[in-house]
This record gives sequence, structure tokens and C-alpha cells, in this order.
Amino acid sequence: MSHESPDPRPEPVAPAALVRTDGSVTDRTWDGHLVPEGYSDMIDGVRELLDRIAAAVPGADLVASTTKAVAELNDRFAEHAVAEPDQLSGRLITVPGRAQLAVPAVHIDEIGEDGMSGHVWFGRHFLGSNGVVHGGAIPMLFDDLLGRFAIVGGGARSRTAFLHVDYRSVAPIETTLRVTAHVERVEGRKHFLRGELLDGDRLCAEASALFLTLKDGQQ
Ligand SMILES: CCCCCCCCCC(=O)SCCNC(=O)CCNC(=O)[C@H](O)C(C)(C)COP(=O)(O)OP(=O)(O)OC[C@H]1O[C@@H](n2cnc3c(N)ncnc32)[C@H](O)[C@@H]1OP(=O)(O)O
Repeated sequence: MSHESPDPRPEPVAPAALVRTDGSVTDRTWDGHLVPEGYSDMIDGVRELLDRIAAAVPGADLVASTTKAVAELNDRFAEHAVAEPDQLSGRLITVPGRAQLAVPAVHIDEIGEDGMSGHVWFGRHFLGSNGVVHGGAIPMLFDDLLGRFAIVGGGARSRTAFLHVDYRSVAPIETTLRVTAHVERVEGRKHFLRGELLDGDRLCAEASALFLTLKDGQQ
């Protein structure tokens, strides 16, 4: 597989603010926590850093200075640690990947009650080998996207009961890929969802999943 002319790194969609799927702008998480200005830029920057680190063979000087800078940042972030209900990472539904760095950053283009479509660009951080996205990153993408959709589609808090992924053809890194998700059917607490990952018209992977709305008191 050639890496001669990868898709250029996509521009951040919402550089300074958090944009809801209806186009309006917010500076708060879904449960009302204020998000500092520039937070999504910071997340984009760290995502890029992970890609740059994965792609580089740094000299000893850069290794040493990076180790020092990261240690300093770790100390500074440790001073601002909060309990889980107050954290921002993973709770920003309006930011691609919910600002959770392990989750691939899916950009939602269209969303309705029964389905959505969007796009995703996997950088070198998500490389499996030979120009292909890591096989573990794809279930992560589907779990997050379908799980979010189980909630948006009418479920309250839900958990994955099963997630089945078929890898139909390789998914290239550094390429804009399309993703779709739709609700297949709902039976009481059970939400059956399907998703696809495509390179142009070529199907790379498809997923079927069951999410169960949690009962009162269920963790
Ligand atoms: C906006 C935020 C966006 C967030 C997106 C991120 C989403 C990420 C979601 C996750 O990754 S959650 C973490 C991974 N999942 C887990 O850790 C779940 C672990 N398993 C459980 O906690 C329980 O097994 C579970 C809640 C899924 C189900 O337990 P329950 O006690 O609620 O259900 P129960 O066993 O009574 O089954 C209810 C129905 O579901 C069916 N069922 C349960 N598990 C099934 C299964 N695996 N396959 C097929 N059917 C299943 C079961 O047969 C039954 O069908 P019927 O009502 O028709 O009889």
C-alpha cells in the first residue's frame, strides 16, 4: 500500500468553540460543566502529537526535552484532577471522539433519529501495520458511535451487550473514511444497531451491536 500522497490532516471543525450537531455553539458539557476556551484545540493538538510521535524517530535531544516537558505537564494536570462526574474528557458529546483520546475522532455530518453519517481520519497513532488501521481501533470507533446513538435514539444510560465486527477489506490510515450508523430495531430495553466504515464505496468493516438500557440502580 502506498503512502506517497495521504489525505492531508483534516482541519479541526470547531477550533475555538464546541459546535452542537444542529450548528449552535456551546461552552458547556451535556451536564452543564463549563469547558475552558480552547479545550477542543488542546485535544486536537494532543491527537496530532500522538500521530507525530508514532511517525517519528526522534534524536536524543528531542527525546530528552519531550520527556522533561511531558513530566512537567503531568505534574500540572495532576494538580487539576477532579472526580469522574466532573471530568471533561469523554463527556463532550459535541467534540469528535468526545475529547477522549483513545476514541477515534468521528466528525458527524448528518444525524437524524434513526441514523447518522460522518467521517473519520485515522492518523499514525492508529496504525496496525502496512498502512492499515489497527484492528482494535475499529471496534472502539463502533462501540462509541453506536453507543452514543443508542442514547441519542431514545435510550437512557446504556451498555454494550455485544458488538460484532466484520472486517471486509483493509481500512487505510491517513485517508478520509466514511462512517454510518443506524438503529435496526428497538425491543424494550434492547437497541439493535448497525454501523459501516467505508473507503469511498468500498466497505472496510461493518458492525452489529446490541445495547441495553440500564435498569435503575444498574452500574
Ligand atoms: C453520550 C455518551 C456516549 C457514550 C458512548 C460510549 C458507549 C460505550 C458503551 C460501553 O462500552 S459499555 C462497556 C462494555 N459493556 C459492558 O461492560 C456490559 C457488561 N454487561 C452487563 O453489564 C450486562 O450483561 C448487561 C447490562 C449488558 C445486560 O444485563 P441485564 O441484567 O441488564 O440484562 P439481562 O441479562 O436481563 O438481559 C436482558 C435481555 O437482553 C438480552 N441479552 C443480554 N445480553 C445479551 C447478549 N450478550 N447477547 C444477546 N442478548 C443479550 C437477554 O437475552 C434479555 O433478552 P429478553 O429480554 O428478550 O429475554
